Amino acid sequence: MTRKPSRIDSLDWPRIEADLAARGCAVTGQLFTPEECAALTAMYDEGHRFRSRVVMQRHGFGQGEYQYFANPLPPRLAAYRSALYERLAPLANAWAAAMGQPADYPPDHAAYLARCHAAGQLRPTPLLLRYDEGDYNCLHQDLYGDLQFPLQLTVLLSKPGEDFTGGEFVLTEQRPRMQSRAEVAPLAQGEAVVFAVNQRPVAGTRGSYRVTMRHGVSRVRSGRRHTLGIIFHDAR
Ligand SMILES: O=C(O)CCC(=O)C(=O)O
Ligand SMILES: [Fe+2]
Repeated sequence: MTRKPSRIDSLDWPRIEADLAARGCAVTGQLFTPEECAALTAMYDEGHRFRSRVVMQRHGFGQGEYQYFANPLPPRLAAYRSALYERLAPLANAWAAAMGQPADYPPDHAAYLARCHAAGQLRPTPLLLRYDEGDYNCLHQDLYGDLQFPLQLTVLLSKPGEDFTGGEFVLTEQRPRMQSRAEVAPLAQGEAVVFAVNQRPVAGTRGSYRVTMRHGVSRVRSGRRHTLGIIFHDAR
């Protein structure tokens, strides 16, 4: 058993939850040390760790590439994924209830993964992404099957301003009968953004309504940018 990463408990969760309620996204403060970021970045070139590699340009997803980790996940990453799930599951249930969906995300990540596997979503989804100068990631959603945990994280592994410039994490929010809104999440190295995978509830004057979110990355203007994506549902 890998120990629960204690850094997760020291994050300012009341502020993170308030930001998520207000905007559907929140920056976390430092989650990974520069050493952990370097170790994860170095894994990108260790092909045996991954189940597949995607060249974004070939699919019209943007420009740049990413790789999905194979099982078993690196132990620290698996520990972070499960501990973050446990922290976010109550919030996921509150969102589901507000959107009139079954609020039955189990408290334990292993139980949720078992549900994904029973539904044929068997492949692990944590991924490393690599962007060089000129690369970008089109606005998208990481759905991967019928079962979706409603929140995910992206961790910035590189040092902005030093390793790369540009390459900002962008979110859009599509509101019913209104124009879409954009938000940029400025991240420091080792910091993550937590955000809505698909829909989230917004409190309105007559009950809550749903907005649809998409995320992407603006063009990297110079250097190389690496990120780690942590998605809690597995993929079909
Ligand atoms: O590189 C980024 O900042 C975004 C990565 C992404 O799309 C994800 O983590 O799902
Ligand atoms: Fe994504």
